[in-house]
Formats: sequence, structure tokens, C-alpha cells
Amino acid sequence: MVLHVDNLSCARGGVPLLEGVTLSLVPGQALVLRGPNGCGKTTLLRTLAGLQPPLAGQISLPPDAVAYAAHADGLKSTLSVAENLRFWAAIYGGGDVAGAIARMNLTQLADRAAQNLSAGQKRRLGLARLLVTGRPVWMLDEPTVSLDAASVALFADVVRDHLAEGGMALMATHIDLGISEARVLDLSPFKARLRAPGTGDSFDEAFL
Ligand SMILES: Nc1ncnc2c1ncn2[C@@H]1O[C@H](COP(=O)(O)OP(=O)(O)OP(=O)(O)O)[C@@H](O)[C@H]1O
Repeated sequence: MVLHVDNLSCARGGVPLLEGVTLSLVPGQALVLRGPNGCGKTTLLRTLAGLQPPLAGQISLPPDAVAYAAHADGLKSTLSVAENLRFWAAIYGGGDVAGAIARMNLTQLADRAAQNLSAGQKRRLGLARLLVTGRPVWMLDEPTVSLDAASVALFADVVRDHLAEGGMALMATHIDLGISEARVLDLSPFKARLRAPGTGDSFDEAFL
């Protein structure tokens, strides 16, 4: 399986942000998206995950291949850690809940309601969800927010294992996760040339 993106343009709130994005990922590869705040990293991930349509271009990806971890963890607040993961495992058709709990260092917290977790613990639970999906393409939007240094290292190991098992990862992150094998894609060259007034591109605005 290959993720191939060809000449993709995408917008947010009706404003074109990126154009001409071309990239590909094969099993075992990771790509880190870089660019300043607001350049469109989340928008690109949302588009690739199928949450919004592209303006133009092609995305070639088998259906149901993507597990998307957004800024919000998507937790059921009154369910426990284990119940949250059993819920997601049922949605995705299986998955090793006990293994995911152990892997993300959640064993001591398995019976605690999600609403009573700390921010970093919630994030670990949100990332454990990836493990129970069984999906090969992980799209990760700032996955390390709220994580301490040990948890960042733990999650980097989880991503490395995923790649070693033939998975793929596409992530937007401002920090260095320490995954040396990951390629970096700077989105600055793909900034859409035509921007709506008030979106910060004074050169283009002068001609609108
Ligand atoms: N729901 C929305 N409606 C309209 N515009 C939005 C919406 N969400 C985000 N935007 C705008 O779209 C642009 C791109 O946002 P996006 O979240 O993709 O950027 P980003 O590169 O991920 O930024 P960051 O590094 O801050 O996370 C920003 O200018 C943002 O203000």
C-alpha cells in the first residue's frame, strides 16, 4: 500500500491555503510536516484523512487506511481508560486493548475515568487509540502536546515500532520527536498564491 498525493490544493473556511502539494509514503516511512502557525498543516492532515474535500488534486489511499489523531483526544469523559479503548476497538473491529494500555504506560490508570486524567495522561490515552485501530496510516496533529519528556520518548518508540511493522506516519509537529528516519516536508513552498483579504499576505492582497 502506498499513500500518494498529487498536486493537492486545500482550503480552510473558504480560504485557499496550500497548492501543489505532492508527496508519497510507502510502508515503513514517516513524514514530518513543518511550517509556521496557520500555514495549513492541520488543514492538510484533515484533507488527507478525508474530513474535508480537496480543492484540487488527487489523493490515492485505500479506504479505511487512516487513523487520525487530532488536537482533541476524542475521549468519552465518563468512561474509564480501558472502556474508552474497548469502545474504539469495537468501532475499528478489534485491536489489543490490554496491549495498548501497557504500551502507553496506562496500566495503573486503566480503571480511572477519562475526565479524571491529567492533560498528559489524556493525551497518552488518545494516542493509545491509534494502537487499537489496526490502521496502517497514522496522521498525527501535534501528538506530543502535554506530554512530558519520558512520554515523548515513549511515543516516539511506539511510532518507530509502527513503522517497523510496515505502518506509515504523517505528522505535524513543532518539536523534534527524535525519529531520525522521518523525512521532513516544509510546507512553505506550497503556500497558495491567491489569499483572501485579511489573511496576512499583503503582497497578494495589494492585487485583490
Ligand atoms: N474552522 C475554521 N474556519 C476558518 N478558518 C480556519 C478554521 N480553522 C482554522 N482556520 C484558519 O486556517 C488557517 C490554517 O489553519 P491550520 O490549523 O491548518 O494551520 P496549522 O499550520 O496547523 O497551524 P498551527 O501550527 O498553529 O497548528 C489558519 O489561518 C486558521 O486561522
